[in-house]
Amino acid sequence: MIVCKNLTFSYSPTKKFSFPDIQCNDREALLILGQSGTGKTTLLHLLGLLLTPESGELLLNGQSLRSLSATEAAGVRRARQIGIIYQRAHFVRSLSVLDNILLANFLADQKQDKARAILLAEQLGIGEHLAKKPHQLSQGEQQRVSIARALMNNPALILADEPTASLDDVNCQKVVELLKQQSLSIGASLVVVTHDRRLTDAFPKQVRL
Ligand SMILES: Nc1ncnc2c1ncn2[C@@H]1O[C@H](COP(=O)(O)OP(=O)(O)OP(=O)(O)O)[C@@H](O)[C@H]1O
Repeated sequence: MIVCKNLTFSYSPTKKFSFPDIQCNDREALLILGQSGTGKTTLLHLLGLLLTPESGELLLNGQSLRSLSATEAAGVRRARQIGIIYQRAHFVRSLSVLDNILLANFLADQKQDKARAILLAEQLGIGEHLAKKPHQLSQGEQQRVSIARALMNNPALILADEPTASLDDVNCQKVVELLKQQSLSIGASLVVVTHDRRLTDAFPKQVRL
């Protein structure tokens, strides 16, 4: 379960954000909606410990994450607690799609679970691309690779930044179902930020920035 209360953040004295309070239980999905520039990615990066809040409270499964050092924050992410699907996918260019997905295990000091990587890739409709390099895939296919990678370690919290932005309606539906189904089966909280209106019906619990 992720909870945040009275969270504020500033990029500069003139660029300040006060975010609404959020609670997302285990096996629950929360959609954060907002126009471009309203701070959706900023909020997601605060939840993912990539940015440090100026004030407020942030709790993951009861543990306060508010004032962790950079090393402690990296430790929480590495301990498989947070899986992040970034708005722009980042890959190691020289590695295959399969090895990029398996990198999630390696970075978390986990045994490489090739069977899970293949299963996730198949569920996401990218099974046939595993031997290719990421740059040989379309934007939408790359987005699905980053989703597979974020789910590899069964995180307690799945954070997804515009996960359907490059996807057609069919793949948009597939990705939404897979994210929801994965959060249910691994007991994770799922937080999705988007301005994709196709997602509003699929996520009854919503917060608007
Ligand atoms: N590193 C930064 N330094 C200064 N300002 C920033 C930085 N990153 C983002 N901003 C500003 O903060 C605001 C919110 O950015 P953010 O990326 O969180 O918005 P968003 O709602 O995710 O937008 P989009 O839907 O376009 O991705 C924007 O006005 C942006 O210019």
